[in-house]
Amino acid sequence: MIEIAGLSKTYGDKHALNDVSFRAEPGEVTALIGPNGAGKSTLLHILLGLESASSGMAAFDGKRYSELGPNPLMTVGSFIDGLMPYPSRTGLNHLHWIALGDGIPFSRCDECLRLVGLYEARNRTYKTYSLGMKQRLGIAVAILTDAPYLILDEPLNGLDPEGIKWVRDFIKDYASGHRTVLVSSHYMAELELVADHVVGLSNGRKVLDDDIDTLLDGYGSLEQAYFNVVKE
Ligand SMILES: Nc1ncnc2c1ncn2[C@@H]1O[C@H](COP(=O)(O)OP(=O)(O)OP(=O)(O)O)[C@@H](O)[C@H]1O
Repeated sequence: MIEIAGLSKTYGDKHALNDVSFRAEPGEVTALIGPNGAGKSTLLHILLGLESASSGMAAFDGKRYSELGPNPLMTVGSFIDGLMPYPSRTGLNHLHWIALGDGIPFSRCDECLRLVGLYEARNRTYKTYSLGMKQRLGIAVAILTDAPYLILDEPLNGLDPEGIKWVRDFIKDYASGHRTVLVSSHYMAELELVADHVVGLSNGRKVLDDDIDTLLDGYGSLEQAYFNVVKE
């Protein structure tokens, strides 16, 4: 289980996160929604140890990312915008480089590239990839260790309809193996099809924390819930 407890983050006098608490359970896809600047990326960065919290805790089964041991990739796979490979590295080389550092067999790199539909393009350099191909490579990295936790920050950006459907089906399948998936996105219609639980942030505060079925009963669609509750 991912537990976010009383999490706050300030930048100067700006409250990026203000006393946010929720849980993401195993076997479920938890969607994190909110307008631009709501605090979603800040929360995911703190969870992944990329930024420190001002107060509160973000943990995986009670352990902060920094407490996950020498090989946190075995516990948490992540897709975070901005963590880019070297432009002149091929997709396959990029995965090999990560695999080498973490004792993952190279055969798993081929497997993941096949899974994300990038195997044919594995020997092309990153700089020649389309936006969607770059997203797919990022997802290949995230699933390399088949970790029990998967954190995805805006994984649908830049994907074509076939890619979006693939990510959707993949996420659902991933969680069905008793793994915990936490995904942020602005694509409400897509999240509605994949999320079990939805947490909404607005101005750094939690304003929504419900099962998708409850939201659909109450608002008819996730988009409507977003406009009624999340968007100020
Ligand atoms: N390093 C930083 N320094 C100062 N302010 C920051 C920093 N990082 C984020 N913020 C601010 O914190 C707030 C939350 O930003 P964050 O990127 O977490 O939002 P978000 O919900 O991910 O937005 P988006 O949907 O646009 O990605 C914003 O007001 C942002 O300007």
